[in-house]
Formats: sequence, C-alpha cells, structure tokens
Amino acid sequence: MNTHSMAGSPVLAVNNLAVHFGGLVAISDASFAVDEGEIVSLIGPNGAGKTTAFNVISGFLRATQGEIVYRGQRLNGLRPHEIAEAGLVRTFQKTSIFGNNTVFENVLIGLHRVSAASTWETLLALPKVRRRERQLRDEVREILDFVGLGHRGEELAGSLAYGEQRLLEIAVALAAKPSLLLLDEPACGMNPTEALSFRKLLSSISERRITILLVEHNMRMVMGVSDRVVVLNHGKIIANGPPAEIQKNPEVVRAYLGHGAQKHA
Ligand SMILES: Nc1ncnc2c1ncn2[C@@H]1O[C@H](COP(=O)(O)OP(=O)(O)OP(=O)(O)O)[C@@H](O)[C@H]1O
Repeated sequence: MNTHSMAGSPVLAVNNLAVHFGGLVAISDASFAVDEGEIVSLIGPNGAGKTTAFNVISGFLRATQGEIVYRGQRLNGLRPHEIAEAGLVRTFQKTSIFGNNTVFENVLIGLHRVSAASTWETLLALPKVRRRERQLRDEVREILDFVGLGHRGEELAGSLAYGEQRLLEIAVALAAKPSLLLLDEPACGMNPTEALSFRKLLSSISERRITILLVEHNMRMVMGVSDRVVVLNHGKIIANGPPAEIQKNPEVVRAYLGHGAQKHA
C-alpha cells in the first residue's frame, strides 16, 4: 500500500472512453483517473474490457470515442513508443522477454532503448561511450537487485522459472524509466509465496514515485496492494473506490467477487 503523501493530483485521466470492435462494444463511456503515486487496480470478469483499456492507454488500439490524458497531454493518436517516451510503460499478459539472451542482457537492451549513444559515437568507442556503458551496466545490476534477480544475471532468460520471468519483465519495464507503470496480470502463474513477494515489490516500486495501474485477477494481491480499485463489467465501470469499500459493494460482489474472482485468487 502506498504510504507516501504525494497522492492527490491526477496524472492519468480516461475520459468517456468507448471502444467498439465492429458491432461489439468492449468499453462504453468509461471514465476514471489515476492520481500521482497511487496504485490503482482495474478488475472485472473475463471479457470485461480491462486489456482493451490497457491497449488504448498504451497506444496499441484506437479509442472509438473519448480521450486519454496523461499529465495534461492528450495521448489519442500517439504511437506506443511515443507513449512510452512520455513515461507510460506497460507489460503484457504474455511474457515478452528474449529467451535466448541472458537476464542481464534483457535489461541492458531495455536501457539502451532509452539512452542509446549515436552510431558514430559507438563505432569510435569514444571514452564518453565507454563511461556510459559502465554506468548502464551498474544500472542493470541495481535494477536486477531491486526486483530480486541479482543472482540470476548470467542465466538465459528462457531458463528462468515462470515467476522469475515475470520479475524480469518488470525489470525491463523499469529500465524504460516509467513514471506510470501499466501491469497486465503480472502475478498470473505465480505461486502464493511468489505472489506475496511480488506484492512487496509493487509497494517498493510505488515508493520510488512510480504510479501503478494494475490489471490483476489475484484478489488477495489487488485488495492488499491497491489504494483504489476500479471495477469494469461488460465494458462499464460499476465501482471505483478503496479496496474495503469495493469488497462490500453488492454490485461488485454479484458481478465478480462472488464467483468469477475466486477461481483466480
Ligand atoms: N481485437 C479484438 N477484436 C474483437 N473483439 C475483441 C478484441 N479484443 C477484445 N475483444 C472483445 O472485447 C471484449 C473485452 O475483452 P478484453 O480482453 O479487454 O477483456 P478483459 O477484461 O481483459 O478479459 P480477461 O480478464 O479475460 O483478460 C471481449 O468481449 C473480447 O472478446
């Protein structure tokens, strides 16, 4: 849970969002905001529209209606890499790491994406470039230690256990220097011990002043880590509030918590 005191001003605003796939309405008239420093979870039954919302926010899908505003900048129409450059970085439901590269290299590749030297500088191996490379390697070690993979740097990413691969994805996302992290089912496939330490990792990320928007089916994690929970059902927001309130909300219990969520918890 976020305990520092900078929460309050919205950094991300989703205003009257609608997404249609042909005749299918995946999201209709959904509005919610995420404040600076918050951990907000987006929950709801399968097919409720959570991933669709993520895809629109991160630029992988166009909104049919409505707007996405991040720190005063309208994101509609921007490409995913432009949105990542603005500080919104996402992970995916399916793992997106390079299995044949080492854990260390995966994070290094992520860092290079945001701080690449020019080709000439690299070819000439200028002292500046060598210095920068050393700095990047230190940064990789720091990030790997932070997510708990410091001892795995030299392993091939593809050889990691599933839960560790999810941690590596977080490390790669952190390498992109996000100010808002969008996490799509990050705890999927984790055992209870892994899920518990992952929950602590989310809190530590939040302490680094990174705002988090989370899609997750593990209700123990959602209710334990979130400052606020937004509930989608059939593409509409049916509740938005602190975890204790959401757990008691009759409509949420009926639509999701009563049955659908339990099998994932
Ligand atoms: N590219 C697409 N084309 C057509 N329909 C789609 C597409 N993507 C999603 N949908 C439909 O939109 C609705 C919302 O799907 P979405 O994947 O956003 O739900 P979700 O809440 O993320 O579900 P889950 O918890 O299963 O991941 C579903 O009815 C889905 O079948």
